[in-house]
Amino acid sequence: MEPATTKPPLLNVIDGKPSERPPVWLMRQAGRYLPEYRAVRAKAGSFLDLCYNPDLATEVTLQPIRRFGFDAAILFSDILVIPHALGQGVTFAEGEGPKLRPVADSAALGALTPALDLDRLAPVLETVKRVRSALPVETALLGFCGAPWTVASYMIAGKSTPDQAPARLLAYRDEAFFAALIERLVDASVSYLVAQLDAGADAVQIFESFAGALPPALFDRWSLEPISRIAAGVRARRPDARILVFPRGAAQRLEVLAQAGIADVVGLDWSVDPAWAREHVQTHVCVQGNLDPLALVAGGRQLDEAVDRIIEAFSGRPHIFNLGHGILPETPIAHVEQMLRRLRGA
Ligand SMILES: Cc1c2[nH]c(c1CCC(=O)O)Cc1[nH]c(c(CCC(=O)O)c1C)Cc1[nH]c(c(CCC(=O)O)c1C)Cc1[nH]c(c(C)c1CCC(=O)O)C2
Repeated sequence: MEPATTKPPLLNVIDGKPSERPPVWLMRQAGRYLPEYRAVRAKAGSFLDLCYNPDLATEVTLQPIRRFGFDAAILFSDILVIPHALGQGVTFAEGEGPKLRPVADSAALGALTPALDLDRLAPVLETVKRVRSALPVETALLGFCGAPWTVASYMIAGKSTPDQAPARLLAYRDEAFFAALIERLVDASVSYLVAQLDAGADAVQIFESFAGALPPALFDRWSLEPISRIAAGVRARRPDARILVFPRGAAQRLEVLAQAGIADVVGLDWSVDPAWAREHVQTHVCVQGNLDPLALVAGGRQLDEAVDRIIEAFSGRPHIFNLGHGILPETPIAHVEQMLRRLRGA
């Protein structure tokens, strides 16, 4: 058995061990709020070039760890590398977000590769390997993918859309196509997550950023069920895999997810009441979250109070401190430092 001191505290908490202070990391912690990220980004070419450059992607993954000493690093990549690796055209236009060549019918789906070719993601897996060997032993490395519904919503519309209306409409109108697309993404996600674990990721997070757009029945069918198949597929091949699931906007369905034994950690967005989550989610599973990213932008007494409320609500049971969604580019670095002092009692 490895000595307790070399196991990252974040993994101990996932495994249910009590901890005096919650481990902490932030979603989107490598990003535009950091001047050192902007400097690398400026010399990388396109955003996807950065994702596929192991030297630069390793560097930006490590930047927030060096600066803040977070308890986890998250691989620098994007959820849209899966559609890209399946053969769909993907670009990131400056200031406009992702643009994809829409895949909205069986013919377009048929033109994609039938199974994920991991060779196309070799640079990302190389980054995982390099980051793990560069990280301090006490820092966990998280891999990730997008959940099928969230990724499908981009594949179908070709861009970010309000309430994911084009994808949601298609889920009603053309179930056969929609099921086939989700199936393709489940299989691709299993092999991608297993490859990340094999390359050195200590745990993997599944981002369901658009859970909140789905009515409960559709959530169960197109979010919960595919995520549960991914988790089962990963565990069939790597039984000790640790899996975090972040279903933003899932509201009361969080309880169903927590009870289902799919996730080792359930992520809570900022709209979730910590007192409710303590009773309905944290009784079943480790929770992660749920500071409002705008409280971190605001800083001051409001930030301290927001941090305290979360700590108080979740203390004594497994909890990973995080935001309720990604950190915003306008976040002052001084406020991240303030948050960490509050958490660490310094
Ligand atoms: C929906 C989604 C995407 N990507 C991701 C999600 C799920 C999480 C969420 O809901 O935020 C996940 C993601 N994207 C990125 C990471 C890296 C790891 C991390 O630091 O968390 C992760 C985990 C880097 C990124 N992914 C992107 C950036 C900004 C691009 C840049 O630096 O120019 C970063 C740092 C681009 C991206 N990628 C995506 C969008 C909509 C955009 C454009 C929005 C924007 O410009 O902020 C798709």
